[in-house]
Amino acid sequence: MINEEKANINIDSDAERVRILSEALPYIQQFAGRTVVVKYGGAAMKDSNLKDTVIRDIVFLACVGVRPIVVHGGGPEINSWLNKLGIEAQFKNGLRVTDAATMDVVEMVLVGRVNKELVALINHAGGQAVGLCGKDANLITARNLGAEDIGFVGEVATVDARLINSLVNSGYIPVISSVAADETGQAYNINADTVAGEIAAALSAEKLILLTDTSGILENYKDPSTLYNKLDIQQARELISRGIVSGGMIPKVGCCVRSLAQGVKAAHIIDGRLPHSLLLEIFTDKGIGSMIVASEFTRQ
Ligand SMILES: Nc1ncnc2c1ncn2[C@@H]1O[C@H](COP(=O)(O)OP(=O)(O)O)[C@@H](O)[C@H]1O
Ligand SMILES: CC(=O)N[C@@H](CCC(=O)OP(=O)(O)O)C(=O)O
Repeated sequence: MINEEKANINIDSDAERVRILSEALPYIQQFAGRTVVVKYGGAAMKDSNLKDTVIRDIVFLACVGVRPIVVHGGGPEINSWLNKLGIEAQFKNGLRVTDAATMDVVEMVLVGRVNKELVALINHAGGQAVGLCGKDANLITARNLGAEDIGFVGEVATVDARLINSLVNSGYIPVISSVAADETGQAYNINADTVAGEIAAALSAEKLILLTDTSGILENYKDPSTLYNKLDIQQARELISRGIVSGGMIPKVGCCVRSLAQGVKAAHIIDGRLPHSLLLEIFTDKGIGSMIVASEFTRQ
């Protein structure tokens, strides 16, 4: 389907190269000055060559006047550090059971290692990234999710977009990790998709783009030919209630739906394993992956 076609783009002539560059112009014009929140994490973050293409795409976006904001996870890297430290990783309904020792590791890995690595890579590629977590200027405050026996897992209580806006207005690329504190200063571990959705909503972003390890939302998630290219909130909710969307895809679709209900124009779930998937989504006619919009009438 679409992804295979895209993966097989055949740039065998100058005319084709010019066509591809020229196709980008209306999208560059449409999205210049607009906010795009990109969630990067999970499996899509494991491969270092792929990481470089994601980083280059983010710098590309900033260079053509789009306002990219990166929210990152790093679940696999947390698992690997927990393993080195002899702490067992446990999940309930896709969320990490986070006791005090695990919370320390989550914070060290996400806010320290993963965040600073992404910042350094963006800056090496010619961007100007600034690394943050929810604690910086109280950009995000957390509250306990309240799920039983899951520890310091939080949800987003408030987002204060002022710091993000002032950084973006000065040409910086904010890179935000999904750790935040409550009003007592207690740190919480928040699912990174959830944080990306809430930040996109607070900024009234043009797009929320979640990079993951499937080609999008699939009717049968083992069969890439069953991709949903476009759906609206109602259809997305139905896919959750029918059990078509399951596991780690539930929080992704859920946060897309919530962000759209709060004014984000379009939410996309795209394949982070595909090189330059961000450019393909934003700057080509066909786009890639699954696009969710508020209602049929606002489909682009
Ligand atoms: N309908 C669906 N379409 C695509 N993937 C699905 C679907 N339902 C469940 N999934 C699962 O959701 C996974 C993505 O969620 P997750 O592993 O949490 O991603 P990430 O690590 O990128 O945050 C896919 O790899 C797939 O196994
Ligand atoms: C509560 C919870 O589960 N938090 C996640 C935060 C990181 C994350 O979301 O990372 P990915 O996007 O790479 O999965 C965790 O501890 O793994």
